[in-house]
Amino acid sequence: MRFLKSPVGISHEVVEKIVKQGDTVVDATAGNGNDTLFLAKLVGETGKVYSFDIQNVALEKTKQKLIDSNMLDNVTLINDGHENIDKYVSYPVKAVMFNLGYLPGGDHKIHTKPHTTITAIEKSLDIITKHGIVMLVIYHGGDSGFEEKDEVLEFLKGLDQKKYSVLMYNYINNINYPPIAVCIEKLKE
Ligand SMILES: C[S@@+](CC[C@H](N)C(=O)[O-])C[C@H]1O[C@@H](n2cnc3c(N)ncnc32)[C@H](O)[C@@H]1O
Repeated sequence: MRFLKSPVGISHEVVEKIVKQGDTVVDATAGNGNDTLFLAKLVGETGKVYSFDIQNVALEKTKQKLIDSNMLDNVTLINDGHENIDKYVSYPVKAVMFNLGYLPGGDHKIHTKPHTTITAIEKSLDIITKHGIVMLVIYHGGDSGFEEKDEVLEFLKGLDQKKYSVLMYNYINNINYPPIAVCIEKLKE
């Protein structure tokens, strides 16, 4: 078995270390529901998951995945952009996960965009607790995502190091535009 995980695997490993039963967490990009289900299991019956997507088809897939695992009860599915996260979710949140790009198996023209992603990250940083995290997996290969990757990384580089630690996980010898995982830890309230 390979020791180094995929960027999504790495994002799950990091989130697993931080999130406990009873926590409130957010999936900012529900998509096919894999991260929402992962988070619902981590926080358990006493916790709460808010899951956003602008596409109804994504939320329907996510809902079905949760029903199949009997995990729908503690999840609120929100058909709105994550840039409006502050309308639905408030402090204290332990972790916010973003899986950028388009819905796998869906319309490639509908994908996350730099401006709304950065707004959503800024708002997420306001509502997470001290030592809470924002976890990103940034897709930038094929037909989309290059501009978003560059703008998001530029924004992250500018975060005050006294307030946030930002760690990037990047496979530098892979020529096929592997996704990049980034973890932001909040150091101060
Ligand atoms: C790569 S997919 C997410 C995959 C998902 N995490 C999973 O486990 O299957 C990205 C999703 O982000 C959604 N999206 C795009 N812009 C958005 C926005 N502004 N707010 C919320 N979701 C958005 C897309 O509709 C798409 O379903």
